[in-house]
Formats: sequence, C-alpha cells, structure tokens
Amino acid sequence: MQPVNVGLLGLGTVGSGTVRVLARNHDEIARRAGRGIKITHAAARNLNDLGDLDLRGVRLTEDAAAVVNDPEIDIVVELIGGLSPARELVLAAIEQGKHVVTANKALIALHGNEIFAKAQEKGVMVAFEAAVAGGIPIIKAIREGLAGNRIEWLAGIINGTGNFILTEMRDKGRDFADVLAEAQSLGYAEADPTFDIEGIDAAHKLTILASIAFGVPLQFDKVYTEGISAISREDVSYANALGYRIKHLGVARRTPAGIELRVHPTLIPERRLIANVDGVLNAVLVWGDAVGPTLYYGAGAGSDPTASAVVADLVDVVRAMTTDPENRVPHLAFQADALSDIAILPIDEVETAFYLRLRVQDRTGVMADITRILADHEISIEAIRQQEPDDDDDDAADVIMLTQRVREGNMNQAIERIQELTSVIRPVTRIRLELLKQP
Ligand SMILES: NC(=O)C1=CN([C@@H]2O[C@H](COP(=O)(O)OP(=O)(O)OC[C@H]3O[C@@H](n4cnc5c(N)ncnc54)[C@H](O)[C@@H]3O)[C@@H](O)[C@H]2O)C=CC1
Ligand SMILES: N[C@@H](CC=O)C(=O)O
Ligand code: NA
Repeated sequence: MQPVNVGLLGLGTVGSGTVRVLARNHDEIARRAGRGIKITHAAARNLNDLGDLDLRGVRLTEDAAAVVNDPEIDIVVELIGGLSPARELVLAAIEQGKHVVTANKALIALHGNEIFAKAQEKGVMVAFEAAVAGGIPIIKAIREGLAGNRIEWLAGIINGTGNFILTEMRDKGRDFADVLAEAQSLGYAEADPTFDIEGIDAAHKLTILASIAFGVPLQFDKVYTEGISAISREDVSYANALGYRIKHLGVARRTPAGIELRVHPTLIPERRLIANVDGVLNAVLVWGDAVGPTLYYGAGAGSDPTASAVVADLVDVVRAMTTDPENRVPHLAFQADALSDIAILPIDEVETAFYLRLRVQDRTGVMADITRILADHEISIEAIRQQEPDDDDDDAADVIMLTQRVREGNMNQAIERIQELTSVIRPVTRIRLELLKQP
C-alpha cells in the first residue's frame, strides 16, 4: 500500500522531533499503522537554520499555505504554534478534506469549538494528543480508557517549564530568570514564556482536559488563572516545614453547583505521588467514579517526548482514515450533540483550604485579632505557627496558618479585614491547599 503523505508545518522543537521519531521508528510505526507514514512536504521560516536534521526527500518551503494546499498531502501536522496563521491553515486543511494533527493547545482551547464543528462537517479528524502534557497519552486515557466512568475531578501539573523552574529554585536555590533561560534553551518554553509563567499555557490545557472529562464545550475564558511568578522562597520553605510542596496545579472538579476550572500554585501534602513530580515532568491525577484515582506521569515538554504524541496521533489518524466518520472517537470524547451546558463556577464560589502567611508586629493581642476575623467569616484554623522572619526584623514575626476548606469569597473578605489591622504590616500571602484524596 502507498504510504500516507504528511505535510509538516513547523520544524522547531516539536517539528524536528517529529521528523526524527518518524525516521527512527519508521518500520515499527508502519507495522502499527498498516501503512508507511512519510513526510513529503514541510514548511518553516528558518530554512537556513535546520542544523543536521535529515530532510532528504522532503520538499521544503517557507510558505505553509502551499503545503496545506498541495493535493498530494493527506494529513497536515500543525507545529507552528500561536493562533494566526495556525487557525487559518488548520481550517483550510479541513476545508480541503485533509486530516489534521496539532500540538497547539492555545489554538484548541480558543478555537477548538469552531475547528471541531468544521471537522465534523467535513468528516475529518483533528488530533491533539501533544497539546496536553506533552508525551503523556492523557487525551487518549481520558477519552477512551476512562469512557466508562463519570469523572469527578482531575488535577495536574501540566506546564513543564513552570515545574522545572519551581524544582530548580527549590532544590538548587537558582534564580527564577536563570532557570527560565535554561528552559527556553531546552525548547520547553512557549514562544512567549509569560504563557508558562503566568499560567496561561496551563489554562489552555485545563480547558481541553475539562472538556473531554466532563463533556462540556471548550471555555478558556472561564478558567481562573494564576501563575508562579509570585511564589517566594519563604513560602516554599515554610510549606516544606509543614510537610507540603508547592506545585502549580490545574484543577477541574464537578460540584453540585457547577464545574470548578482553575490553575494556581497549590500546597499538596508531600506524601502524595504528584507532589514529587519534579523538573519538566508532568502528571495528571484523574478520579473516575468506577476506577477511583488514576495517575499519568511523564515528560510534559521537549522535542522527542512531544513528538511521541504527535506520531501516535498520526498512527491513530492513519488507522481510522478509511472508517465511517460517524464511528470515530468524538473529538471532545462525548458526541458533539451531547455536550452539556453545566455552569463554570466563579472563583468566589470555589472551596479550598488555604495557606496564609502574615507579617505582623510581634506583640500581644495580634493573634486574637486575626483569629476573631477568621471566625467571623467561618474560617477554621487547622494549624498555626509563628516564625522568626528571615530578614532579622526583631519587631516582627511571620505567622503561618493552614485553614480548613472555605469558600474563596469568605477568605477574600477576611483577608481584606485582616489587612486593615495596623499590626499586620505587609499584604497577606495566600496559597490554596488541596489534599487531593477524596472524590
Ligand atoms: N516545545 C514543547 O516542548 C512543546 C510545544 N508544544 C506546542 O507545539 C507547537 C510548536 O512548538 P515548538 O516546536 O516549541 O515551537 P518552535 O518555535 O520551536 O517552532 C516553530 C516552528 O514553526 C515555524 N513557523 C513559525 N511561523 C511560521 C509560519 N508562518 N509559516 C511557516 N512556519 C512557521 C518556525 O520557523 C519553527 O520552525 C506550539 O503550539 C507549542 O505550544 C506542545 C507541547 C510541547
Ligand atoms: N511550554 C509548555 C510546552 C508543552 O506543552 C510547557 O512547558 O509545558
Ligand atoms: Na499528551
């Protein structure tokens, strides 16, 4: 049988990995797919800067649209990133009846509803395993492996760059900027690294995970998003002393009132497996009503690991290209006409436990004032500690508190009042805390 012709858009970190993995494992891949998979055309902006990448037999161009429009191409692999021209190129490929594989989570999170509707109309597949947690086959696991479950919640470390930065800062005391530069040179970071640092990339991925877990449309604008830029060394060390690790988590949870969708730094008990996922590794914990907790772990970014997911999608697409479109796995796991309109909860309505750090004047009565305010807002204290501040301020103390679960709106009101106390001399630091143990 003739090989399937692939047009590759982008020859950067993921594109070059895809070329290498397809070449290295060509025979095994063909035995799995039932046909060879051949990159016949590729587009990139940097054709003079492709190093030693072996592109013999590949027609190269700087014009991505020419690849999409070439009648020889059966599958378009979009590894350019960003929204434009990626969206236009993907829609043009679909319009021409070509299947698409992409690693572009921003594109899927923001334009996936439009893209999948068009793909369904044209009877083509759009595969996006590499878009979430790099090489971990998390899309396949949730969409197919857990299809018998009602998924109650999931929580994941889903940005490799951010986890790499937090790990290096904690273990080696390295500077934020220095570790970020290394993550960029290793090809982990997004073209705009604020996407990694400010939680936007994780929010893109959480949008996709929530959609396939709960059968809701993609709703990126409803994700509450906080990044890692405000995490301080003091908080990391106080959290460690209390038996917790600070990780940047994406959390999606069903509640009777609606769905929680949030990404933010989170204290997790250090005994949890996911608390010990370090470096560029990602992990996603998914709780299904039948299966209970399941954990998926592996490289969340990088050239070959991400290419592993791109190539797996290519194999899936090749296997299913000749099947009736109605019988394929739905893009968002649930049939397109069976998506639900459950509300996404505003962050004020979300309940979590909290870690609080307060810099206070070291005098009697201060603690009584603070605990009274917390009690007024129905906030129960789980643990409390007083620490000498690192900066040798003799008249001040750091008070660290862990609270029980409370509505975020109550916590906001309490913090506002606490900050009005003259004895509280710096803004209160608050980090959410998740035990990650119950449905
Ligand atoms: N780097 C990683 O570890 C991961 C990246 N991704 C996603 O994969 C996609 C690609 O990321 P990287 O490979 O890291 O990016 P990159 O910046 O290393 O490569 C982008 C490639 O696209 C080409 N390009 C840019 N604009 C173009 C245009 N208009 N026409 C033709 N070619 C164009 C560039 O010349 C380059 O070859 C992004 O959507 C990213 O979010 C997903 C998972 C992991
Ligand atoms: N920039 C992303 C790349 C993979 O999705 C990350 O660091 O996780
Ligand atoms: Na993946």
